Amino acid sequence: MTATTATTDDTAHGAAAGGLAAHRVTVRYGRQRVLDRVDLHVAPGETVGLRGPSGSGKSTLARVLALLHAPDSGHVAIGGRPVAGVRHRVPAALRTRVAILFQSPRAATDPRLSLADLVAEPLRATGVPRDQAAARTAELADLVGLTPDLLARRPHAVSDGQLQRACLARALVHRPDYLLCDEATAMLDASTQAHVAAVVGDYQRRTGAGVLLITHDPALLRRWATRAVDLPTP
Ligand SMILES: Nc1ncnc2c1ncn2[C@@H]1O[C@H](COP(=O)(O)OP(=O)(O)OP(=O)(O)O)[C@@H](O)[C@H]1O
Repeated sequence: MTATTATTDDTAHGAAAGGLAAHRVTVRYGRQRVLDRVDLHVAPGETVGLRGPSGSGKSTLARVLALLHAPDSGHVAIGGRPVAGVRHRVPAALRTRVAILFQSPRAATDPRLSLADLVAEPLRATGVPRDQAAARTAELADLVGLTPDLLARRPHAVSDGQLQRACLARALVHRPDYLLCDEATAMLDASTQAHVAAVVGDYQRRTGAGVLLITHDPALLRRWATRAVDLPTP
């Protein structure tokens, strides 16, 4: 595994050929500058580890790449195409190419929806007919190891690990080209962690998706990441 610093030019890894890229991204929260002209590139098929001390802006960068947060300057490019704006202002065909999985599934899910509806909701939001959405949900539930009984429950009636499996199914529902995992296995027990990692690894092998892996766990990085990028201390 090689290591570089995110503020160096990262285009050597094939940005010209496409991939998911942050170009000179700067983000401020009030007077605090969290990211300062950061470049980062994830090529199709590779797993890039993103490291850095707490508060260095890893989650912020992931949110920018997932088109959830507009940078103050700089931009994101998907497949070499610059993207303007955030989530719902971006055409569905483009925004669905990137998915994100967060550390805390409870903070990321609507407690009123059943797990089946949580998984299917991004499909419905893009106009996929109900029967097709149900078939895709069943296929993904099988992949992540959720039984029909669990799919019918709401978040309060399942464990964190079961809810994170539903979040993983939801993240894969549009067959994204890039998956951003922000400490996605940090709260899970060892066997759920291994299962989530295996599902993502298998998805990556089948589809050639690129993965950005944010973790404080050096063992996970060594096992999974092709290379690591460091964000400097804020
Ligand atoms: N919405 C927000 N409003 C104001 N400040 C924020 C916001 N989100 C994050 N920050 C601040 O920005 C800085 C970077 O936060 P971020 O969560 O991106 O770092 P991180 O590297 O992911 O940290 P950790 O490893 O602890 O998860 C922190 O100082 C944080 O307090």
